Amino acid sequence: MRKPIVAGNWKMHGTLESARSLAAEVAAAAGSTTGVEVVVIPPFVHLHAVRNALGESAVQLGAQDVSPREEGAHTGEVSTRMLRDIGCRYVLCGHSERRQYQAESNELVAQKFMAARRAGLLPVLCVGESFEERERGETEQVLRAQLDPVLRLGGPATFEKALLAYEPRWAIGTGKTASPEQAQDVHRFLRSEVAAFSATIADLLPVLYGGSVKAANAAELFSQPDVDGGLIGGASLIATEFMGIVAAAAGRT
Ligand SMILES: O=C(CO)COP(=O)(O)O
Repeated sequence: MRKPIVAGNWKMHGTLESARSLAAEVAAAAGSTTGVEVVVIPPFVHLHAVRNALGESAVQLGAQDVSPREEGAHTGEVSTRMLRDIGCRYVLCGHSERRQYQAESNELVAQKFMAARRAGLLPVLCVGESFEERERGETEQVLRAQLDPVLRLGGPATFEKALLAYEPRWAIGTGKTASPEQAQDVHRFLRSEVAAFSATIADLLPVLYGGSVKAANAAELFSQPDVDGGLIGGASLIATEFMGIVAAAAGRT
């Protein structure tokens, strides 16, 4: 049985003060939720304050990106060790906004993913197709191209102690959510790609859905057998809305 996970990707939003108070609200509300792993993923510069605001709560901390390199002269980069030090358990690798605006290639994303794994962080590999790619019937081909370099570097055990997030680009920040059936189809496909290497690992692998998830549509998405929770953008910035999504995930267990 896979434990549902709901992760809030705060992207480049907020101030030190708003990050602190959002974290405190989530921590207080999450105290009464059992059976769901709740994660917040603030900007790097807010990680320390957010960790302190989370205190002893069970809410976990994640980062939005990481360097593929261990340390050294890499101005502006943040290493896996720094993330571990500051209390991160999760790190996003290859979010579509980084692929699109920072031109991150599938190969670079694979290197980041492997660096995170080596350091004992749980990497969340984000994959997803554009609207045009879906229209052309290329969804599986695009997802396979995003998965393959990671599997090539990592071998059969790649997705042990790791996560996948399916975030169709056309659903991110657009208010257009994938239908539960569309999400399920892709999640099943992703799990089967991993199962080709190891059925056991594929069976344990959390596959999250992201793209315009809100409290009102979360339960339907999470009711699908291969949708193990959500990676939430906009709706994670409002504590009550985010906790509504967590409650929907709790209902799945
Ligand atoms: O990109 C996302 C989470 O990583 C999804 O963003 P939205 O929930 O704002 O569509």
